[in-house]
Amino acid sequence: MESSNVPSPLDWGMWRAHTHATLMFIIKDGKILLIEKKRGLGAGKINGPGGKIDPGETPLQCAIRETQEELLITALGPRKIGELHFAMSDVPDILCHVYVAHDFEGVPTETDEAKPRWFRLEDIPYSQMWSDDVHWIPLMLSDRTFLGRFAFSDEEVAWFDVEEGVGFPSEG
Ligand SMILES: Nc1ncnc2c1[nH]c(=O)n2[C@H]1C[C@H](O)[C@@H](COP(=O)(O)OP(=O)(O)OP(=O)(O)O)O1
Repeated sequence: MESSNVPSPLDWGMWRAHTHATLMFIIKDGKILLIEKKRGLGAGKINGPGGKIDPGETPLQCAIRETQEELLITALGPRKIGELHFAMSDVPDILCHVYVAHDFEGVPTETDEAKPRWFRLEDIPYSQMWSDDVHWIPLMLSDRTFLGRFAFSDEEVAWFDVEEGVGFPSEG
């Protein structure tokens, strides 16, 4: 477990997410498909495609739909690799399900929501991403499951811990 060296500012046992969301990472041929997010929360940052879960939708359905809407591609064989709990200071708290796929159908295409960007795995642009990403993306690249908890102050991580080897239900 990697974590801050200070006590958590909140009781995670009592924590409940206001918003449920997803991220989808396509990793293929030594590269990762990311987006330049053009609008909404995190606009201007580099991230994976993803977004909020619609009513009646499973997290997996959401991750596939958001990737189709943002990049006009369909992820093939996605599997859940992580879960991120974000206690935010300025927007409602978010629980984010993270998926990885190693293939896709279609051609990654810019939309009004996102511009596709391929990066070599050794060149991931952490300085242009959410400040939590550097704490769990390396685990994802090593194919290790994780549960990350992050307390933000504005856009910066004020406290975190990341647990490895977490099990998830097969669809989840
Ligand atoms: N801290 C952090 N690190 C990495 N990724 C994220 C965060 N916070 C986040 O919210 N995210 C991710 C989770 C989601 O994929 C997006 C936020 O979803 P959003 O763009 O608001 O959802 P949409 O449904 O696409 O938005 P609208 O349609 O409502 O505009 O960022």
